[in-house]
Amino acid sequence: MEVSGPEDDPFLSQLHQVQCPVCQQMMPAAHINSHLDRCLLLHPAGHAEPAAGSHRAGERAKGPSPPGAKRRRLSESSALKQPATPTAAESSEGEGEEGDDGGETESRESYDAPPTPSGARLIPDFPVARSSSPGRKGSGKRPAAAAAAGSASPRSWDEAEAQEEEEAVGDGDGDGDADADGEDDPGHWDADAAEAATAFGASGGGRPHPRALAAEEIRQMLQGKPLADTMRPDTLQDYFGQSKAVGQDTLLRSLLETNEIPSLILWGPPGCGKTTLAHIIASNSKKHSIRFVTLSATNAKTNDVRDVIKQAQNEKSFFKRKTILFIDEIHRFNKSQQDTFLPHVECGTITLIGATTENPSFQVNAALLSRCRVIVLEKLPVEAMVTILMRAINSLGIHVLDSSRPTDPLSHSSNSSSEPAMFIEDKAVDTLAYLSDGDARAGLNGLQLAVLARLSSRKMFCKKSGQSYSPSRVLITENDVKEGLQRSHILYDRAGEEHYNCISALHKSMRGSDQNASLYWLARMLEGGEDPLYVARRLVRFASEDIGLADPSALTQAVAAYQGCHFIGMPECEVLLAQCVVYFARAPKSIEVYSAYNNVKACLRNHQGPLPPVPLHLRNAPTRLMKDLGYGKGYKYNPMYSEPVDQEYLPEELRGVDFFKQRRC
Ligand SMILES: Nc1ncnc2c1ncn2[C@@H]1O[C@H](COP(=O)(O)OP(=O)(O)OP(=O)(O)O)[C@@H](O)[C@H]1O
Repeated sequence: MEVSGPEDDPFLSQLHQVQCPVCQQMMPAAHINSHLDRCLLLHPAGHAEPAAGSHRAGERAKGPSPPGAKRRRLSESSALKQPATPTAAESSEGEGEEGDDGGETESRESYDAPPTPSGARLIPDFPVARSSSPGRKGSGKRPAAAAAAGSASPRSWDEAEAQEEEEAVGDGDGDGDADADGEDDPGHWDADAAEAATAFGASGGGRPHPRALAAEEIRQMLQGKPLADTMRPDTLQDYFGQSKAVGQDTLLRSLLETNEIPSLILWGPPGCGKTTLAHIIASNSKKHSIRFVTLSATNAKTNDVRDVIKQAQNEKSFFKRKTILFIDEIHRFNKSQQDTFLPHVECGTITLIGATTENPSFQVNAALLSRCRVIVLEKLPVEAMVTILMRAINSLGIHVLDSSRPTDPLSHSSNSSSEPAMFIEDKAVDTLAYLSDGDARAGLNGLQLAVLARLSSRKMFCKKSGQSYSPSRVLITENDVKEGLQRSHILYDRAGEEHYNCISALHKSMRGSDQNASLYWLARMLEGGEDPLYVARRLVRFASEDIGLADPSALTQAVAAYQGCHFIGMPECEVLLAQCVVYFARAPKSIEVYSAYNNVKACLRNHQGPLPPVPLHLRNAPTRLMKDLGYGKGYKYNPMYSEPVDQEYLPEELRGVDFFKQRRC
């Protein structure tokens, strides 16, 4: 069976929903990252809602609920509530719901905390890593938002309210007391953070130290723009982890360095750097007076493309200027829209750079594809993710705490105003890098959310406990970053490719009778938020295609599993699927029927000329005329014979063909 075709079930496509951790809005999992980019712009830090995750943290003995612990239950109402999603690849998840099964939680926990290999720290010797100079990037360049924050900009809501609180409470308790009361904190002020704050020398009842401003500064930097955008590199020097595509000795790199840009299709999973590479090409081409025009296939119309082409023609003929046209998500253009570029790419009016998360062999016109070089970008490796995160952490002036040196925090207990106000555990950086699953945008968004949520929860705690608001010496722990990530849409590709890869791996593992691998691929899909009914439908197919008559009850099992999933939904139905998958992996296999049927189909498709008529004796003869024409004549009614009947059932010209013996006609 081929499992690479799109899964198009509009009903199910409405179910694959996740919740935005900032605005709490439900949406298709595929949209969460782009939504977060917008949402972070719209919602100031004080409005982020870390409490949702934190509440769960309080309710569950095992600590904060990992994002991936979101459970789904299929229900009609959930389906009705959700808007339809545009593509099937983005479909198929139900409403998030907390699972309460202990065993299940345990397995998720182990997923959430991937071990660092042999306990080694991954944080590299980044040029500016662990420096304590707030607000500066590795390059020494300060992000615009930081610069603005440093100036006499209007004060934010949080800042003003914090000041008010301070005035109301007076010169009250400091952070030291906060530690003691940590258990009352509805937010994130958990034991480890309190401990660390004490270790930093944050105890004592003094007023907030001027260092608090640095935390404010960080918050303002993050409020203005998604961190992923702020950190988007302009040069290949800051572009990490894609050495196969643009490493030192690659053809593409030399072409970029000599500014000979061919038409390109950049293919890779979300957040791996497709747009960023185009951005780097753009920065480079501007230096060489090449026009760089960007369109997104999600909203551009064919006319927009025509306009760009027309202008490119003018620029070429009047000013001898080249135009590079970057089309994000090019797979969203249909075939005829893609045809619009074809002659213009061919004659060099435009250099096309398309970015796609989908396999271009299926999604991009063959003719267009043959005129472009396909660059395959991969999920960013963990080391590259750490480097990217460290670049951001340094630009925010956040200090990384070395967990192998427990005295480290103490060394920051002086009152120097140049000290960093915010700290992050090194293992938190590692965890973020792991859980981001090669998606730099997800990692940077996760970092941004963790920082904002930490600042915001600290503020909430101060408000509740009547203490003065002092965002100085805030510690970001591993748990904070886990909450900053929505694991369900990170471990499992929301754009489609991984969806088909995983179901294909499951199918092949069952076919190969590998029950371990079968269970692994099943869990990987379900834990990633796959729709259980999608998996169940595939099992129904497998039952006939691969097991067939070797064990006809497999089909009954699969249909029962499908119905069971339909009745009880996730998380309860996962064990039904697991049982079925293991049954199938262990079952004897037979493709006899499947291949014989394929032989019949091939026979029909390859037939030249009109198909042979149905033999007269096999035809029904409900009227006299038909009887007169010979319909049904000579037909031997089998029940009337005690012996096997010698009778031909195939058309005359197929006599002797045996589809079960691989004979094709
Ligand atoms: N290789 C990389 N090196 C450094 N930073 C990166 C890299 N890849 C991505 N990033 C960071 O992640 C952010 C998102 O990356 P980008 O927009 O390029 O992803 P994409 O592959 O185009 O994703 P999508 O398919 O979802 O549009 C960038 O703004 C940048 O900050």
